[in-house]
Amino acid sequence: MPDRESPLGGATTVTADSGPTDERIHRIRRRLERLIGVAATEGNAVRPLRNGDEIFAAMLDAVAGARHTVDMMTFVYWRGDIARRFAEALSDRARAGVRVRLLLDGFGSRLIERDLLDRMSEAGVEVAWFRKPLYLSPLKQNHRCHRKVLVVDEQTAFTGGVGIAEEWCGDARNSHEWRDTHVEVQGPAVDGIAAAFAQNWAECHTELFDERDRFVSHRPSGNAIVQVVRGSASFGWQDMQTLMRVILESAEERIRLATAYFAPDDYFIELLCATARRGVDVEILLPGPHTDKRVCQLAGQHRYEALTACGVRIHQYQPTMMHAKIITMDGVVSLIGSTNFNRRSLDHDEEVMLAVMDTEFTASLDAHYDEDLKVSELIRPDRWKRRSLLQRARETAVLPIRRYL
Ligand SMILES: O=P(O)(O)OC[C@H](O)CO
Repeated sequence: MPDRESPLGGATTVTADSGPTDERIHRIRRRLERLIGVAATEGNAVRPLRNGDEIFAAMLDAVAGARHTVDMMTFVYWRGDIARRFAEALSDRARAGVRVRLLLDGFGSRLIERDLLDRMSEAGVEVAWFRKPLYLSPLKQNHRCHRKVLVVDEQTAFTGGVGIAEEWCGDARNSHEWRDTHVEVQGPAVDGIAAAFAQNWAECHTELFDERDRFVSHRPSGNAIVQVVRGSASFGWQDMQTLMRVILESAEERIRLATAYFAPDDYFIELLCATARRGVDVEILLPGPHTDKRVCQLAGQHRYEALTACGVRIHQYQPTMMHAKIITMDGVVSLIGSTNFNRRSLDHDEEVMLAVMDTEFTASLDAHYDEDLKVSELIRPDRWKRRSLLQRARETAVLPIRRYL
């Protein structure tokens, strides 16, 4: 069988020896490429990182090893020892002559300590703010930069769910250590993640690139096929919605979704229901007793009855805040990045999500999901129907603002 042509991304290697999984991956890849118009790339190494202990160690290690450039973008930059450690690591590299750029969302990072900003600027870190609310029209204020990106020397990139704050430290051992997942990427997909940074940086800073950008070519680093999908702060249908739709509509056996904030619109509720009704095993993992945004949780809980009636299983994570943003499909494709399953991520904000078409990576995320389920509680439809009037009233009370959640 000859290689198949991928007009956007070169040839996909589907050979006579390729099995049904490769065929499947090829079909999904081509759907995503033609419907989103962004090439997937081959030859990527992808490493899942679970919880702050792994995530922050890998990110700080990469920063410490930077020789040319560091680009970092985050929605949340709050407080705590980890906030200081990142500021010190970035400052250290800037003092060593590395070009260090830090892009902070004007709303999400408003709690950053002033002296950290001063120290970073003095060291030569270029700090820019994405849409500081005070200076904006209300319409623009609603569209935030929710992407979490770190790119080091144009060759190693990170994205996923974490913000820079003490809440994310540790290993989800108790309610002070949030559960989250990030991914480290090497290979050609780094370009897409770097472009997500560049797009937002261009809005906030006069210089987009300079002589320190080497525009390196990527060598194959692993076996994963990765498409990088950017969601834009805009109005109307977005690529991020197409990505979710393609994955849900392509599922044949199983969808596993984990998200910090679950408050999608009617369209995506119906799509989840339709997916379950056609026999796909659909599981959703959400925060339980520990959530930092109860309004969001209530908006999601308002949908539990409809979803469970279609056969969707909903689990609430017990030990701490569940903050990961992950979907796995049929053991072959994973989505990982900054996108929550809510209107804010799907309709309003700048997001970045990787579609990782790789069985090994997906198996790792599924194994993490299995472990998470062990410490989660399944919502029992009959019991949920008997929830209190107060709970029902609270769910109804948040409905008027659900489009902003
Ligand atoms: O928006 P996320 O998913 O990055 O989570 C950060 C929260 O907004 C913190 O309250």
